[in-house]
Amino acid sequence: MTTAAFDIDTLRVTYGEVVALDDISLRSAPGRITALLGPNGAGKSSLLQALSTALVPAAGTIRIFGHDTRRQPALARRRLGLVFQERTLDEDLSVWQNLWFHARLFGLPRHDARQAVNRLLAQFELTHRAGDAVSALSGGLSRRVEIIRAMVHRPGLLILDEPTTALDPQARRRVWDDLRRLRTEAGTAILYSTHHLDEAEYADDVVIVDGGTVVRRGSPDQLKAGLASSRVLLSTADDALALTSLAAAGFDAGPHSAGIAVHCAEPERRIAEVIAALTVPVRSVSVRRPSLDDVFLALGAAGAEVRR
Ligand SMILES: Nc1ncnc2c1ncn2[C@@H]1O[C@H](COP(=O)(O)OP(=O)(O)OP(=O)(O)O)[C@@H](O)[C@H]1O
Repeated sequence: MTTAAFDIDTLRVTYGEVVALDDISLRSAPGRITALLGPNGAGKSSLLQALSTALVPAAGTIRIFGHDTRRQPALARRRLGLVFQERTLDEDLSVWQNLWFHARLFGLPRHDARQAVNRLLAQFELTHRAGDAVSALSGGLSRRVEIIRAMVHRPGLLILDEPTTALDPQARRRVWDDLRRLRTEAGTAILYSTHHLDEAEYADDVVIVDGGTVVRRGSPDQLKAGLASSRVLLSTADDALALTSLAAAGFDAGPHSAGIAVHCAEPERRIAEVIAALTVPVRSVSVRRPSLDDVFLALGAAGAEVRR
């Protein structure tokens, strides 16, 4: 069996009397992308901090590529790349110097450090910014440099706490292009927390935490498939009459802000049948598939506080 990129077993994290995480068990294979979702205070940062070895768990174990974070923290850290919420680049240094010092800190010999930095800058198309002072970089660019810095020592697992918070949509897209490229080209496993539901769609596995426990997990499709919210939306010349015809034909139909919603598992395949059941002209037809927003709404409290 492949060694898991991370393997968390019955983790409990406390701050004095406050229980931030309780009985969390999660694992992920190398190369997989995992999104951690949940409202403020759910425990996302605590989980990432414990994985990073910055927090010592009250109970349970964490293994990073087989290395126990409590007993072998240095070995675990070597396999980790970390990008936390606050900006942590040295503002007085250039992009290249920031990357170089990080590589040296991780023990790369000078020649290897230079090669690693140059290779990553080229891979992420930032060679032309190598000499720029970090203080002059935009928020989006400094976040990208932080991601590159986290990758200089070639970790197998990259952990990011809300990597795109405060970035504009274009910068967010660049960061996601980088992250997906890392998975494809370097096979890096990625674990990130986010408040942006659309960003959870990039993940292979989505883990929803609330109140310090895992409340749902699965692929984005699995989470959405658990909801009965796929539907055909219709607008007709006479919606009241159309509803009567649909009910008579056995459809689960009801009024909707768009006109009529017909609930069914595979809406694309049922459109022809839905229209055939009608005796009034149809003005518009569309299909509504559930989104991760719907998953959050279905979860109630956990969903309500997540920003769109
Ligand atoms: N240093 C601390 N001391 C005491 N309690 C803390 C500390 N850090 C976090 N907590 C508590 O632990 C719980 C989990 O917090 P955590 O920051 O991990 O949540 P989060 O999901 O990352 O929230 P956010 O989305 O706001 O960053 C919360 O109840 C929080 O108040």
